[in-house]
Amino acid sequence: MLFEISSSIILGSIASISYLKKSSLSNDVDKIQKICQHCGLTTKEDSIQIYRKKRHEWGMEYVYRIPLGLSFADFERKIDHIRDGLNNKKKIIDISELLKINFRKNWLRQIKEIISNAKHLQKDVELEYDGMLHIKVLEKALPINLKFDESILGRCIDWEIPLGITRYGFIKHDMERGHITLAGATRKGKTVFLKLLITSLIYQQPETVKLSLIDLKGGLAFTRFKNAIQVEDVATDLDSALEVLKKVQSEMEKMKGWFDKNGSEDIKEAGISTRHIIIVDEAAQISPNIITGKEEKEKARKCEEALSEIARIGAGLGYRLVYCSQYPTADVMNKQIKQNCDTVITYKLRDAIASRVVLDESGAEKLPLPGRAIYKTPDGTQIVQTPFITNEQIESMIKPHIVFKPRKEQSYEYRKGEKNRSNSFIIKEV
Ligand SMILES: Nc1ncnc2c1ncn2[C@@H]1O[C@H](COP(=O)(O)OP(=O)(O)OP(=O)(O)O)[C@@H](O)[C@H]1O
Repeated sequence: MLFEISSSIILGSIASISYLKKSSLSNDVDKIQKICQHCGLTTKEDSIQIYRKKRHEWGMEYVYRIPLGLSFADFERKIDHIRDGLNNKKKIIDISELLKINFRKNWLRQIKEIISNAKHLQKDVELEYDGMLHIKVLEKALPINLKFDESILGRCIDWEIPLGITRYGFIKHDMERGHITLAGATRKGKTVFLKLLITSLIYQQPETVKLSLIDLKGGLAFTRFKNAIQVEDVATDLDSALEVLKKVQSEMEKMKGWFDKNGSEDIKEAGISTRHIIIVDEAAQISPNIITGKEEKEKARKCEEALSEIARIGAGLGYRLVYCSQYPTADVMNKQIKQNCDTVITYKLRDAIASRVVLDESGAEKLPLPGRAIYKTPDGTQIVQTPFITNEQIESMIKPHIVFKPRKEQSYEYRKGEKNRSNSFIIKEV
């Protein structure tokens, strides 16, 4: 009985939503026309004329003829007016989501989730020009929470890692692109993303990935990974960070010498499949502009020098830097490092100033939820909901790669006057 009532309600809702959706489609053409009239995107004699429209999986594409006398730049300047005008609307629930409801499971919770998703649905707008003005209205809602599922790794090949869902669908990032800047205010998803990145690489490239993890936020985020065979070093303070970075620097020098001798231009040409990923979480902690005290400052300066070198020449030698910051200011974000990071991933930032430091534009301060990020590469900028991976998922995926190994951090402590116990092993229950 309850099942019958609820399914009738749902089918009724689907029918009315479907009606709303249809009427909203024809409305958007009129709305765009009106918005353009009201915000000065017309000339005395002419206004934009619809040429054709096309439905895509991600939404609608409207193609317009621009009135003579106006430019594409005029429309780009008014993109906020178009976006806000189109969002001045009734809420739309994604029908395909309703059809996915599994009535054998907790259907009430599923409906609640769909309604909550609908609250966050905002149409987005993108503009393109090829002699005609293309207004792309992206209607697909971004999920407010994307649970990680091992199967999404099946959609990644070689050095790709899953990045999440955009309004266009699933996207991934190819680590072969080079270095990454990762930013985000506290509790917005940076650490979860780093754990996802490390787990994906260990799982996908167990034989060929090497990782150096520098965690200056207290040292707990990477604990799970420190006994993975792929993890070369874990550093948790300025001294150990410097040690690790010097080691990478000297390996890089050797590699460079080998390339010169063998006439190879880069790692691909040399036919070497290993990639070394260096992750620095909370770069501010080793920034010479932030650190005080003469001696510490000097160590920080050396760290920065090593990081700049990795950023400058490392990519061709197979080194990939992931440079993270919670409070990106011009002081922390060393220019050379920033310039050499082609990819920026940022979660919500404190304000527009921080956004401009990281992205060269504002926007990251407006990201609404944990896990929602801006992904910027030379190919463009996208908003993405990144997957949430749990510690249990991480543990089960990296378990086959956990080994008993000498604790490397021990060696950093000898300099503090302790006895050298370099052959001792730490045996841990796994
Ligand atoms: N991709 C995600 N999807 C949904 N929720 C997320 C996601 N990532 C993080 N969160 C939520 O935000 C919380 C904080 O995330 P995380 O530990 O990654 O923060 P952080 O940005 O690294 O913060 P801090 O720099 O202070 O450590 C998580 O415990 C989780 O509840």
